[in-house]
Amino acid sequence: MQLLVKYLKPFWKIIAIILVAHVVQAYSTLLLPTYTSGLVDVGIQAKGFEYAVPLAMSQEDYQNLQSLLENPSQVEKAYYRGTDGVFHLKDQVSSKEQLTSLEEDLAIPLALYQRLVYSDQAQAFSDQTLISKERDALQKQASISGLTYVTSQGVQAAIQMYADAGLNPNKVQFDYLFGKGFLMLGITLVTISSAVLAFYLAAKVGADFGYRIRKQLFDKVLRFSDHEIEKFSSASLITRTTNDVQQIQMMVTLFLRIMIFSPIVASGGLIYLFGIQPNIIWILGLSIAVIAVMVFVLFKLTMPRFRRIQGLFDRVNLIAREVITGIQVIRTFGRQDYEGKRFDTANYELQQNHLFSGRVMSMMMPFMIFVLDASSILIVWNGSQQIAGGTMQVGQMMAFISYSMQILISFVMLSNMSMMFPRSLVALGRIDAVLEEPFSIYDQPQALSLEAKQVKGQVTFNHVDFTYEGADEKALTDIDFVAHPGQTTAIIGSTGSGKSTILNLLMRYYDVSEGQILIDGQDIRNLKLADLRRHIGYVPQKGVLFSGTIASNIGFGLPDIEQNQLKEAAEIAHASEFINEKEEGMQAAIAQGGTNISGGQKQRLSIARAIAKRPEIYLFDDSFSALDYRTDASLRKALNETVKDATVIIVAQRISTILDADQIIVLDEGRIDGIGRHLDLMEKSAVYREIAESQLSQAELAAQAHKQEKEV
Ligand SMILES: Nc1ncnc2c1ncn2[C@@H]1O[C@H](COP(=O)(O)OP(=O)(O)OP(=O)(O)O)[C@@H](O)[C@H]1O
Repeated sequence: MQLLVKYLKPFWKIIAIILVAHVVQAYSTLLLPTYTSGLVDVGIQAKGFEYAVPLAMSQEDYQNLQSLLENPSQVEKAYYRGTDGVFHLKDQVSSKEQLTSLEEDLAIPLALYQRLVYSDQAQAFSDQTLISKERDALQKQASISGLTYVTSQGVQAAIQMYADAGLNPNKVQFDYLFGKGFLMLGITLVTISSAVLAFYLAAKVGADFGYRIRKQLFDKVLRFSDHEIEKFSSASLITRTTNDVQQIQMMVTLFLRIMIFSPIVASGGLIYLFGIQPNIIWILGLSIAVIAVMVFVLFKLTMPRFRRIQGLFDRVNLIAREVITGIQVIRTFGRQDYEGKRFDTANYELQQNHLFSGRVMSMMMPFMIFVLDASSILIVWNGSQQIAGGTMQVGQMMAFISYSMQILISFVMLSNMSMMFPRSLVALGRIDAVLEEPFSIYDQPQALSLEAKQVKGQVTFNHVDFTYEGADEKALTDIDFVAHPGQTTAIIGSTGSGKSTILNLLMRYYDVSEGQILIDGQDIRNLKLADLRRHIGYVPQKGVLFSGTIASNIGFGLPDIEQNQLKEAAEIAHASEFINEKEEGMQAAIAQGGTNISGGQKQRLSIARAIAKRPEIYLFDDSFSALDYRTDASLRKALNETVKDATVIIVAQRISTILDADQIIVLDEGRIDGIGRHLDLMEKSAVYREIAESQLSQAELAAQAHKQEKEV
């Protein structure tokens, strides 16, 4: 919950408006049952006469009524005799308080009047014995079951008197129904408008929230080093950015619609219910208890399954991703059936879990409807007894049912939400873990800028040790060398000897565990990351291209690059030939991941991309492996001519690529086995000798020896 508050904080202003809209909506929604009750009890049953107060009386009725009053002065004050001889209620007697007070005085006399008018005796109004007998009966009734019955009798008398005065009670009824109906229409409009406003704003907050979190996640992941990416795994980062965010977005919208509205309506409805009839509220309590038990049982049954679904969803995603990216290899090795089964197992398990929770949840709705209907029946059963006893009216019972339903439905909604809520909070927790993850590689507060003009590009590894997070052994031990500008430094060694790790450390994808890496004498941890990387042209082992054009890939990250610079880079990287063969040339499309060109072409474009940057340091991680020998040699020759002053570090498996390097570093299980030129190493390093002899013929070795001896 704290997490939700943390992430919803920026939206507090809109949420405050939603809250107000919900209060207005709840208030107006709750007004309607009371008005409906009024329509039935007053508009229909009492012909629009709201109080047991005559609106007009003939002279005879006036006198008869006065004869029944203990204190006639109040009536005298409230009525005046009109020119038509009829006694009218004064216009000033119009407030609710005045009318209620008058009704309290008149209810019993009017009910008495009603009984006497319908008695068989002609002189009933002067028969004091009859009057006191009937008065006693009415007072007894009022003391037992309240004034409801007496008042309704009084209202009937008031209607009768109005008709006796020669006026039309139907007009009063019409005016009442029309007035209240109009008012109810207005209230409904207010309800609808506030509901629309609240729904719209809730959807807006949901969408903005989703956008914001997705953006924050994306920005964060962009700054992650390999360490953090490996920690979460790229599949999980994708699920968190898409699926998890989607789930939270939905939850936020529902939360703002239901979790705020339902409690307001439920508590408001309860207040109304107490106002109508507190002694049958136990029915509501009973229904809520039954629903709570049911929700608790469902929660216990489905929650473990929901948690499992989350994990299975990740698994299905992972297998799908793996299969789609490796589809060619899967086909080549005829593993379609195996992979199909693997996917099917995870998918089937996901389906079974969905089915189970679906079945359990599908029982919920009929059960809830049963509880709602059963409570309505209980209310009607109890209410009808109260109506018969004169303590309740039909409209009041209808209002009671409406309020009870509103409260119960709110409760059902809240229960549903409370089942969804923990699942979404798990997703929010997963998102928060990414957003709160500290960066392992970041700019120091006093990080130095690397001004382009000052950079020479001397790279120094100063007794560097490095261990990958979670690994038992060091990947590099005591790596110590200097790569000078204007020279080519080659790194060679068997698979897994740590060649790529050296380049990764120089790019600061990871930080060294011991020792230092320096550029022009500055520890790279003290330099601004962006500056450091701007001065390095890195060609990774696997040529990575992005969807777009050849031009956009070569000029990647260089918005101001000119057409001739692109062409020059392509020329040096020996990519021009295949580019020119394409109809659109530089503008030819590159598919996502560069799948529409060959491996060698991909490598050439990656090399061109590094050259276009014109950096001071070039890092080639086995970047010439997909080129044929001739292209490899001629590309390196062109490169040497162009990047004369740059520091070039080449990682290679192929010894022919590095024979002419100014210095060769031989790596063996993360340690330097030897540093020197080809000829030195043939003498000094057994590892090097073994590699050289396994790749080159004796004649080639002799020719190289002859060439280098001549150079010396
Ligand atoms: N992200 C990683 N986490 C843990 N260990 C790693 C990681 N990357 C590489 N290693 C381990 O570090 C060692 C050096 O790996 P590195 O990729 O630098 O070797 P390499 O010489 O470049 O190999 P290759 O020539 O096959 O590319 C290997 O033992 C490898 O298993």
